[in-house]
This record gives sequence, structure tokens and C-alpha cells, in this order.
Amino acid sequence: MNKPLVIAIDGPSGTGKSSVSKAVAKHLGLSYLDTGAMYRALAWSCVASAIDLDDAESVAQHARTFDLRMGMDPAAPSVGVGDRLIDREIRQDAVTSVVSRVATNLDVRANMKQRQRDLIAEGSAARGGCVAEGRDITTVVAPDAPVRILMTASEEARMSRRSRQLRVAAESTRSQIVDRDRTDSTVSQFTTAADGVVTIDTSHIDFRQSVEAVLQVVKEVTDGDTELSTTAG
Ligand SMILES: Nc1ncnc2c1ncn2[C@@H]1O[C@H](COP(=O)(O)OP(=O)(O)OP(=O)(O)O)[C@@H](O)[C@H]1O
Ligand SMILES: Nc1ccn([C@H]2C[C@H](O)[C@@H](COP(=O)(O)O)O2)c(=O)n1
Repeated sequence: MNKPLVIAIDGPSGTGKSSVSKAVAKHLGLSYLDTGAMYRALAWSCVASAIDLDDAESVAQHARTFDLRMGMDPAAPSVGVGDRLIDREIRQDAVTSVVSRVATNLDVRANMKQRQRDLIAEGSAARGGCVAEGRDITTVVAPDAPVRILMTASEEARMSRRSRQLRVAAESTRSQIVDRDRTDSTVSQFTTAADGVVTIDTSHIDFRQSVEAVLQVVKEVTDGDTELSTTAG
């Protein structure tokens, strides 16, 4: 039986992880898991349930019990809590500005790690593999993934991309990009590549070239391992 093609991608905010991972998953016919969206969903759900984000135990208890539903079709990924879809809500400033407070809770991370492993297994069973992206996928969630990539980009490039995406001045994205990464990096190591992880610097390449760079790494791995199969590429 073929081994699932799990592609783990980590990196700081604004390096292009989500958009590139989604495109790679589409191209290869794999599932797609946005693990940052899971932390965002938890932050949204805590706020909606009036849970004090400074109460670490209540937040961790909520992480263990909330009904998180991740849609892993890269053509239409979705995030829901119970029957409510919250894709738009989790991208709003109200969530972005507080998400690190739940993501730096170590009990929350332990719960998310298990949920993410289960989702990667589920997504792989459905489509032969899964592209999972976040901050600790290459190191903690899926350290045995056949393909492990760290996407990096200069602070300047990341701020300028986010400013184009949100149509705001580059400087105003600093807190979302640089400050959030500083807080998040206290619990995960995503600024330098761990052993065996391939670094792709996207500072001076465009979106299409970033997708191609990831597909090239996948090709090199799959060409050298006959038990791994891809449906495309
Ligand atoms: N290589 C690239 N060159 C220019 N723009 C890019 C490149 N890759 C992605 N982008 C654009 O940069 C923006 C941010 O990308 P994306 O949201 O995928 O980053 P991210 O690393 O997932 O960030 P976060 O972790 O904060 O969600 C998007 O609008 C995307 O299209
Ligand atoms: N594996 C992960 C994924 C995400 N996070 C944190 C980092 C961010 O503060 C937040 C949202 O992520 P984003 O949607 O901006 O990529 O979740 C993490 O700690 N570990």
C-alpha cells in the first residue's frame, strides 16, 4: 500500500504558507489543513462564549470540548464551530489581535496537536495525502512527514504583502506580522529550519514561483521514494 503524501509547511506570518499550500494541495489532489485557522476558531469560540482569555484553564477546557469542524477540500476549505461557519469571522482584527493568547497556552497546544494529527490522517485517507501548514507542523505535529518545508521571507516583503492583501499601509501591519510572530515564537520554533527541513525563501519570488518551488521539493522526494505516490505533478 502507498504511504500517504503528507506535506508539512511552517513559517512566519505573511510568507505565503496558506495560499501556496492551498495551491499545492489543489495541484496534487491532496487535502489541505490550515492549522492557524484552528487556533483562530478557538479564539473566536472563547470570545463568543465569554471565556476570559487570561483564564488559561478555562481556555484549555474549552479547547478540549468545542465542536471544531475543519473542511479540508483545498478548493473550498472551511472552518466551523458546530453548525456555524466562521471563515470570515476568524480573519477579523478582533480575532487576529487575540489569537496568540490562546495559541501560547501549552494545554491548548497539546489538544490541537492531537486534533491536527487526526485531521491529517483523515485527510490523507480521503485523498492519499494532506498539505498541512502552520508553525509547528514540521517539528511537532508531523515531524515524520515525507516532505517538510520552512517558508521564509524578509520582514519587508511580508509586511508589504499583508498591506496589499488588507489594503492598508505597510507599517500598520507590523503588529499583525512582527509582534505576533515574536509572541508565537515563544512556544514554537518556526524562524529557522529544523534538521531535514527544506527552506524556501519567498522574498524575491512571486506566488507562482513559490508554488513551483514547493512542487519541486515534492518531486525530488517522491522520485526517490517509490512507495509515495502523487496523482499529479
Ligand atoms: N511569493 C509571493 N510573492 C508575493 N506575494 C505572495 C507570495 N506568496 C504569497 N503571497 C501573497 O501574500 C499574502 C499573504 O499570504 P498568506 O496569507 O498565504 O501568508 P501566510 O504565511 O499563510 O500568513 P499567516 O500565517 O499570517 O496566515 C497573500 O495575499 C498571498 O497571495
Ligand atoms: N501550527 C500553528 C498554527 C498557528 N499558530 C498560531 C500563530 C498565529 O498567532 C495563530 C493564527 O495563525 P495564522 O492563521 O495567522 O497562520 O495561530 C500556531 O501557534 N501554531
